[in-house]
Amino acid sequence: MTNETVPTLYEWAGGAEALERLTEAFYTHVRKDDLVGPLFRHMDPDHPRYVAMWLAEVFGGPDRYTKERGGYSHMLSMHLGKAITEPQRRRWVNLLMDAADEVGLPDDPEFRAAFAGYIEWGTRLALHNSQPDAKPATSAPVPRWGWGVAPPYQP
Ligand code: HEM
Repeated sequence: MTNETVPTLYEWAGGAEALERLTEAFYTHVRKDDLVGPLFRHMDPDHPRYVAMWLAEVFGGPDRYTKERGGYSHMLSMHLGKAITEPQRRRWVNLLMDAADEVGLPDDPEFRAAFAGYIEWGTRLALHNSQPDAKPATSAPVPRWGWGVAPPYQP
């Protein structure tokens, strides 16, 4: 298997349409959630779509979040000062994983391990960066996430 034949996580997930289905389902649950819902009380109605664009770019899809939505700096600015707690972070993760099952994202071990790895990393970073005393770098590239040590086995 050569590297050129390994699909991106974006392609494997089902592309932009699959990620939009994921974030629509996810934020439907987030809005109603007692622990994280209040954080999202004033969110933009297009928030699910923007987060889908972000995830698409991270997982190797088109760089639309950077081109159309201000990239990393904008994403960071939306978390600053939110003081996300660990119980809120964990609830966010749990709701996203439930949404992944609900919309039928691929459930093979390789995809879910890579997906969960990014989500664990990203949510811990969001928590850190949202604390009142945080001083994160204000500009950086959008991270690009891959399969890590376990790409799909293609004999
Ligand atoms: C992998 C982890 C995460 C990713 C990829 C992510 C992604 C994003 C993005 C892209 C935005 C900006 C959307 C826009 O362009 O308007 C955003 C905003 C926001 N995020 Fe996150 N986020 C993550 C984790 C979290 C967690 C753990 C929380 C809280 C429990 C959180 C709470 C928020 C809130 C409250 C906003 C602002 C929503 C609004 O008022 O419009 N995020 N996030």
